[in-house]
Amino acid sequence: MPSTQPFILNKTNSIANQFLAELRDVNIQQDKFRFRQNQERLGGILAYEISKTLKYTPADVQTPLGIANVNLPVEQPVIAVIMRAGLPFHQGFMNFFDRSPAAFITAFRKVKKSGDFTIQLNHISSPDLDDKVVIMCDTMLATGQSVVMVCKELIAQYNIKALHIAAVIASTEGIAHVRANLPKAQIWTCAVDEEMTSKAYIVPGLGDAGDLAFGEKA
Ligand SMILES: O=P(O)(O)OC[C@H]1O[C@H](OP(=O)(O)OP(=O)(O)O)[C@H](O)[C@@H]1O
Ligand SMILES: O=c1cc[nH]c(=O)[nH]1
Repeated sequence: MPSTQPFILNKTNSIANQFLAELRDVNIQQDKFRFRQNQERLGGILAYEISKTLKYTPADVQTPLGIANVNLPVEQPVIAVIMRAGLPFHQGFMNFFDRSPAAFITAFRKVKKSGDFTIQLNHISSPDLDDKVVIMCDTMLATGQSVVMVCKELIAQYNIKALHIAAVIASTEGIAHVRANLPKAQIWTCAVDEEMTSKAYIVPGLGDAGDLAFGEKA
């Protein structure tokens, strides 16, 4: 059963276009603080969009002058991140879902001499995800192998109620891989790029998100 179509933020013009353009810009992205901040801002915007899919219940709030009728979320989603590149994006989600618990997963591409890579999943630090809405954040959805491996592991361990996968930039191939392997997941991204290099970097993409945010790995 295929998942619903991905939500793509830049299909609608908004100030988010500027944040994304700065992330991609080979000169501006050298400013690591701005690079992280722009990811954080886009994380907040996607968090806002995903928040529209949650369940809400009416409540009353006492103001200094009376009672306001409001609608509040029934539950807080768990905000998960694949480290390390996804950390600033994840922070943007945490800023909006400020009562949510968080899950941290360490996974990375282990590149062989041939240039091929496998995904190394090292560590999961997570609250109980049974019957929870989970938002999995990672900056780049390239081949989709990292996020599929991580989500499959979590699905094997927990009975997750709903799974959202959020990326700053997704490739067409990565989206297809997720839809084929995690048919119930809903994908949220700021932009979709068509191409990838032979080393599976998204083109035009933005380069190496982890290195740009935190410095080159040894
Ligand atoms: O869709 P995929 O082809 O699996 O690629 C995407 C992954 O690559 C990047 O991480 P990377 O392995 O570069 O590690 P880092 O976050 O530690 O820099 C990115 O943060 C994703 O996790
Ligand atoms: O384009 C890509 C693909 C994977 N990881 C990155 O940081 N960038």
